[in-house]
Amino acid sequence: MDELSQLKIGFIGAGNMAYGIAQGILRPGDVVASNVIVSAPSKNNFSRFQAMGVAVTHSNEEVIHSSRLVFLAVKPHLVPTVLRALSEHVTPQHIIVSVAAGVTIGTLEGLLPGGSCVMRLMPNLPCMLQEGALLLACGTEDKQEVASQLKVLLSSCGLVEVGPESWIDAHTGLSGSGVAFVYVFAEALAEGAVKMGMPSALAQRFAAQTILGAGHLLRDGEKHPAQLKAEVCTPGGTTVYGLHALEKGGLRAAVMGAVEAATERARELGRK
Ligand SMILES: NC(=O)C1=CN([C@@H]2O[C@H](COP(=O)(O)OP(=O)(O)OC[C@H]3O[C@@H](n4cnc5c(N)ncnc54)[C@H](OP(=O)(O)O)[C@@H]3O)[C@@H](O)[C@H]2O)C=CC1
Ligand SMILES: O=C(O)[C@@H]1CCC=N1
Repeated sequence: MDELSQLKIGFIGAGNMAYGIAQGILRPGDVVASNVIVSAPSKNNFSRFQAMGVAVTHSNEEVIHSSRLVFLAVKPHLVPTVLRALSEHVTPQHIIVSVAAGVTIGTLEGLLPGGSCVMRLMPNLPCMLQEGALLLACGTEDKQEVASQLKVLLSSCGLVEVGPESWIDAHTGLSGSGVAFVYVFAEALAEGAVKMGMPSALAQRFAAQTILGAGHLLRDGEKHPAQLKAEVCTPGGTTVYGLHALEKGGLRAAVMGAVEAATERARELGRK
């Protein structure tokens, strides 16, 4: 892959995930915004890319012709139509990275010329703040070196790991969709405090800070969540009473079920 300052990067699709990755990649300043181009059928999402200095176009073909590294960031059901239309313009020099949930490397390869370099990335929205959780799968051994280079580029989006494609759907449930599960928890945490008399706006700020602080302690320390939880619990104190209520409400089973359901849905999308 080229030096980051020379690397031409394209996004097909200008939605939330393309924007998140573009923000993450551009933030450190190594990638040059004028080397980045994004395409979408409407202008609806262009202004936030233009504000970063990224070029915009309605032509997916132009993105392919202008870029070495191309992120495919359209909804999964659009992937076959979009790739079939672009196939004749894709060369072995391109690196095509799809973020579409469920769509397998095999399916992507089947839509592109033989010898195309295709990978899958499952990112999540906090990429835009360099706090994403990203899993990259390259499918075959011969793409490992490119995957390592991509890992360096994407590290500005957050924690990046390279792993087998068989983990991607679970990571979609855990981290791609997991962001939304955490927001539900945040909302419920704040509403609990509102029920007990705290103003809503303040409760939301404290809920966000509580999740952020707990997340930092968990990520940056060496401790298992069960150990951290034990450190918050005073025998006969408030926390253990709250935890008992969570257990009665089936929180753990509900969260495990949510990750499982999202993973299964990703698998189902891949079979379509
Ligand atoms: N959102 C998330 O948190 C995550 C999403 N993903 C994956 O990312 C992908 C994109 O999702 P997301 O960004 O949320 O979706 P959005 O709906 O926000 O964006 C989709 C984009 O695709 C564009 N588009 C539609 N048709 C075409 C086409 N024919 N050619 C080029 N662009 C087209 C849309 O254009 P227009 O701007 O004109 O509407 C829009 O810009 C999905 O496959 C999803 O599975 C993965 C991980 C997390
Ligand atoms: O809901 C979805 O299908 C996408 C994939 C992961 C997050 N959003």
